[in-house]
Amino acid sequence: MTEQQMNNKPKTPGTVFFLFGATGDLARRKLFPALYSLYREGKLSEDFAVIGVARRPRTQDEFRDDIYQSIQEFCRYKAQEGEQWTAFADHFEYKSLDINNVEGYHELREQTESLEERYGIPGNRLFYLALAPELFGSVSLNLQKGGMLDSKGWHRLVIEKPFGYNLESAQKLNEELNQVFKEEEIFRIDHYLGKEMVQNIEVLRFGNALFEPLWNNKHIANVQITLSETVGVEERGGYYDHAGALRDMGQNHMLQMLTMIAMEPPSRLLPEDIRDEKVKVLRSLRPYATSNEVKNNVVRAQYTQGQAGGKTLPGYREEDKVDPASNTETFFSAKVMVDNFRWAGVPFYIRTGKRLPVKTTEVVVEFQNMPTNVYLGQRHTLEPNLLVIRVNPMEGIYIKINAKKPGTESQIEPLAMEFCQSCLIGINSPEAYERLIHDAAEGDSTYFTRWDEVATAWAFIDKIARAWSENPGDINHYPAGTWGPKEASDLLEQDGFHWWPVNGQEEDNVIWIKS
Ligand SMILES: NC(=O)C1=CN([C@@H]2O[C@H](COP(=O)(O)OP(=O)(O)OC[C@H]3O[C@@H](n4cnc5c(N)ncnc54)[C@H](OP(=O)(O)O)[C@@H]3O)[C@@H](O)[C@H]2O)C=CC1
Ligand SMILES: O=C1O[C@H](COP(=O)(O)O)[C@@H](O)[C@H](O)[C@H]1O
Repeated sequence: MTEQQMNNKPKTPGTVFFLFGATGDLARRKLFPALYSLYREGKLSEDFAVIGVARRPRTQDEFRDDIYQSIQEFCRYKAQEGEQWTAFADHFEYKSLDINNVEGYHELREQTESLEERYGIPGNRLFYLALAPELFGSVSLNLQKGGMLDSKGWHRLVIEKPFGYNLESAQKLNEELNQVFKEEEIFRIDHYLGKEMVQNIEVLRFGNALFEPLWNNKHIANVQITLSETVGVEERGGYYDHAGALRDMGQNHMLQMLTMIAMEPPSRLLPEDIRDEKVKVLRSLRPYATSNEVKNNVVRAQYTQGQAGGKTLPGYREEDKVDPASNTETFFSAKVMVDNFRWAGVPFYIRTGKRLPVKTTEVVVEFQNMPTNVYLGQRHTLEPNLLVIRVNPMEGIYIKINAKKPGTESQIEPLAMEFCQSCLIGINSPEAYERLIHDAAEGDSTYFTRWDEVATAWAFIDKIARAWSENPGDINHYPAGTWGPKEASDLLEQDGFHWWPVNGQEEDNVIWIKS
């Protein structure tokens, strides 16, 4: 969905949104701001209500104050005190409830019905679980037992990641959810699918005769996907130390981005057609058959103390709530092969890590060299053409080509033509969570992961995790503030490639033509 499509989107139907985990980090940083932006842009119908659920006590005023603070700090619109704010905040109520207490759901039901009556909401209920994953199954069962699914309208469950810890636990969770909700009522969040430029991959590919004919192993040499973060584990050490980069980013965001790059054009732009094509890519991933194959194709590493911006950054083992002897990876990089007709022989290199030099998400598509270099006699090497899709924090694309240096006889130089969408005045791209909450309320599951995608992704990831668990101490290290271990570069160098510089580290031998 492009920004224009998002702007053209209708208002959501009358809905009660339940935010389970309303006092948590995700609600504060992402969910309240997303609801406010939707409201400010007129994309929420007037007949909406939000009930925040968590255990700790909060008066309605305290809860609304929390929301106000969250919006001031994290939203792309600032809350304006006065009538407009009061009109928005009035839609929010809080319910203190331990999700394991079934009795409490009967009270929640009464509160809900009274809000539905007040706003004329026809019984549509959207349950957003911003909770620790081990609570997902109980909430869904208790919603049923507590009569929360007896209303006349639709009922949808929006589930945060991680969806399971491995294939087995994901299957168990899915079975629990399926006792209550049908697959079409379950919206599994992968917030990368809500990002403007991830959704734009589809348009770039299927809307441009310039790219799609070249989008295959005859013309593309390799694809590089980088999701780098400068932050460490922050307050999430307890969760992260159990998950690691492979499960936290690999199983979901990285593989989902890979599917968007590699999928076949769907016959129609309908959710099931798109998701059918994505799952075919996941099924085509070449599994690593042995631990040795994992070792040769996947690199894991953990950050140690390092320097960035004149500051000393702690090593991972010194972080809060992290085991001081932890071998959890904070970085991984892999060479992934997609064994189908389109991609046979084209390596997809993926890497992600915390405490890397820049925050960026970028896809680099490196095209093959020209069949012969007619300029070789004049001692010119030709750089490969690149298409670079910048997902965040900058949004846009650039294309790197070779061109004649003006005014010279035959000198050739690389030229990058850049379209920086996020630099354009007036563009204030919606946050991923805005699109996803809006889509879920509309029942559009295109950018949510279907069960077979989740299961197939876990089957691929489990092989890596299992091989690693055989030798937990066999992990590389990198100083915080660097690009990970040398082994991550070796992965490409052994194939004759290298990581292209990403956002913020533009090549200086290239002439940049910027939008
Ligand atoms: N934070 C982030 O950036 C991201 C988070 N996620 C996912 O979102 C989910 C939530 O994460 P996050 O917000 O960081 O977690 P937090 O630990 O910050 O928040 C957890 C929330 O759950 C509530 N809670 C815990 N136990 C119960 C219970 N028994 N009954 C009712 N409420 C309960 C807590 O409130 P109280 O203590 O008051 O009960 C709190 O509101 C997780 O699945 C996480 O993996 C995904 C991507 C990014
Ligand atoms: O899902 C997650 O994503 C964030 C990174 O998201 P971004 O939108 O800021 O790129 C990551 O920090 C976190 O560990 C992970 O759980």
